[in-house]
Amino acid sequence: MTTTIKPTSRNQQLFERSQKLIPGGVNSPVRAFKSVGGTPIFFKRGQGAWLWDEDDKSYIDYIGSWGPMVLGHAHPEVIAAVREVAGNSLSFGAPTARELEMAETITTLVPSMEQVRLVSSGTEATMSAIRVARGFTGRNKILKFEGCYHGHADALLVKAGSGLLTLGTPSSAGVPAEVAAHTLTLPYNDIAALETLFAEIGDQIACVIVEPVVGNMNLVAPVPGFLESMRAQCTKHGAVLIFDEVMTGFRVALGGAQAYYNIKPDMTTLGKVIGGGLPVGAFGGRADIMQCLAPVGPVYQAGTLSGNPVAVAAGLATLKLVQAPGFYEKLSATTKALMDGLKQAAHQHGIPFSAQSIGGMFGIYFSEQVPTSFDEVMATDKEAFNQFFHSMLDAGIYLGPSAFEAGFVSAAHGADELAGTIEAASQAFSALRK
Ligand SMILES: N[C@H](C=O)CCC(=O)O
Repeated sequence: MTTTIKPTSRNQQLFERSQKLIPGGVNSPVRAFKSVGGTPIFFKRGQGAWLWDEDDKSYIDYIGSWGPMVLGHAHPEVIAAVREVAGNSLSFGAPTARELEMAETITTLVPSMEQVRLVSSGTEATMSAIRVARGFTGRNKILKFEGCYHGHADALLVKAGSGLLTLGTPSSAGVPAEVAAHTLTLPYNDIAALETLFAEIGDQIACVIVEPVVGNMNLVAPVPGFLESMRAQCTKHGAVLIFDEVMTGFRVALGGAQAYYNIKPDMTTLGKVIGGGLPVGAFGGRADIMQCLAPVGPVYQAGTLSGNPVAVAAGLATLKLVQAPGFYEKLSATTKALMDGLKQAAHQHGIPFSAQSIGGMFGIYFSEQVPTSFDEVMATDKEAFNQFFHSMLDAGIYLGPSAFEAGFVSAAHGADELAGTIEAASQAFSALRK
């Protein structure tokens, strides 16, 4: 079953035209509805928890631009900050006071980041953090985990999640074997494999990069001891521990997953929420490591639009609002209530279904148990997900078009949105049973 979009709809027409000029009709593969089938939705407006497409159909949004829109769409204070700063020029390519304010905000809220540098995307942040880790340690090998996605830099497209998993090609063509050879991979949550690898070649590993909560193979939480063991092994063997918090930063807690799980990485990468919906990334960490960066040290990294004033203004306005007392308690409670409602609806209809949330991130799975590994995610019922996705989309509920992406709730989602979503889910589960 795929979504009923009339062949003459503006969405359909736009998609047909786009496919002639843009590969797959989209500017990022996960948008293409490749695994779920059907026509991607072209949006023209968002407000709070809601989106409107080019055919004027409304949707409750659970993607939130893949994480950044933690306040919901078009928050008045964020839009006002953007308007004010944009009136004074869109870019200087030179330092600004707001960049410093952003650095002060990030290093205060994420204290493991003693120094920070702003870039324009999460991909740039992870790519740069790895270069610094290699420069700092003088080692080449990096370790990542199967199903984790750290942006689209060459070395990180090995056994990656997100769109690569959705398309069924977890390692990309176009990456030289020599480059990929330095990337080691292990199963996420496999403590024994981690300890064995470090015992064998720990002194060759420059860094371990990990999504402390994986949001790119659906949502997979770390089992107790996994992040702790990683921290201990990196310390013992002199490897740099990088938490990729592009997704979890200011999303699962004010201090990110490292605060949630109380583990201190050596470096952290950020993106998404810190740009408030505009393109920003950041990487930072221990000052002795960050001092390797040019112009102080020998590791080069640069960007014409790094620290862009408009993007930083949107991010600062967002970071000010998420610091309101009780913000994350409420966001977590809303997200958990949604998961509880979905589970109850599924069980009423006898559908094998599980769900979990961490802060404002969630995972829904067509399996009896919440998966804790890549293999368990792969074993969930993808066909049931696809049917559910399209029933929900028809009912005006916009979920990620892939069984391998986490979902996101914003501060603008309230009781009405939750009730509407659970009602739609109940109908979708009922249809699935038939
Ligand atoms: N999972 C991806 C990033 O977080 C989804 C966004 C994209 O690749 O377009």
